[in-house]
Amino acid sequence: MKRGGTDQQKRRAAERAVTAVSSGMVVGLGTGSTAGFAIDKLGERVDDGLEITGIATSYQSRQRAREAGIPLVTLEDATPDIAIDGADQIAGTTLIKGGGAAHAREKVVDSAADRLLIVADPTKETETLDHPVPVEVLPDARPTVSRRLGDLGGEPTLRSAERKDGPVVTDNGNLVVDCSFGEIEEPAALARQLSQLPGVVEHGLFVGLADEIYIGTADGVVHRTE
Ligand SMILES: O=C[C@H](O)[C@H](O)[C@H](O)COP(=O)(O)O
Repeated sequence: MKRGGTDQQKRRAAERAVTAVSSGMVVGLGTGSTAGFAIDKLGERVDDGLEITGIATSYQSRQRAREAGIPLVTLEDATPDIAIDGADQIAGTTLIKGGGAAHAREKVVDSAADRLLIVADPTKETETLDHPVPVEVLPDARPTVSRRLGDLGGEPTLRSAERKDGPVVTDNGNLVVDCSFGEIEEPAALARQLSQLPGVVEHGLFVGLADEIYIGTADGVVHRTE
């Protein structure tokens, strides 16, 4: 998966964020191309003696962590001290996530972590959020949720798979509706409304969760705290 900025920008952000990880930590491992670079770097540090365990947020991050040699546990075993994850759009510290349909498990792991570090390239930062919000829905609830999203002023589109006919199915066996709301003026209020819809498993608005933002640029990293 590769979108927006360059791999160099993404890698810079990811590798800087990884410096916040120390031995003994349980680390939430985000999903996507930028978080993937963080997993790779953590793997290198594990090879050099860093003692950590990871908690994956998706099939993709679990596979990448295995390849990188990071020992994995689940939320049944441990609570993350820190999580490193990507984002599709960032305004301040409010995020839209779920471009890879992983936002439900990401939100569970990211919100359980003491610190959430977001890594991204500069194309992700905007003044206000206007990216379509990914909404994971129970398959049977897709028609009713889509109608309710329309009632809230959204324009819902069922996400289609790229390399097969039919919809994207998440790691949890659900569907994803991408819902455009234009410019989102009150993300916290919209997040509450989306969470209340029966059949919605999770949505991609992350409000009040990110503690630090790392943006990789052509010549360095911009680091912001909330
Ligand atoms: O579902 C996917 C995740 O929320 C990703 O963290 C997000 O889509 C950003 O991915 P990338 O770093 O590939 O742009």
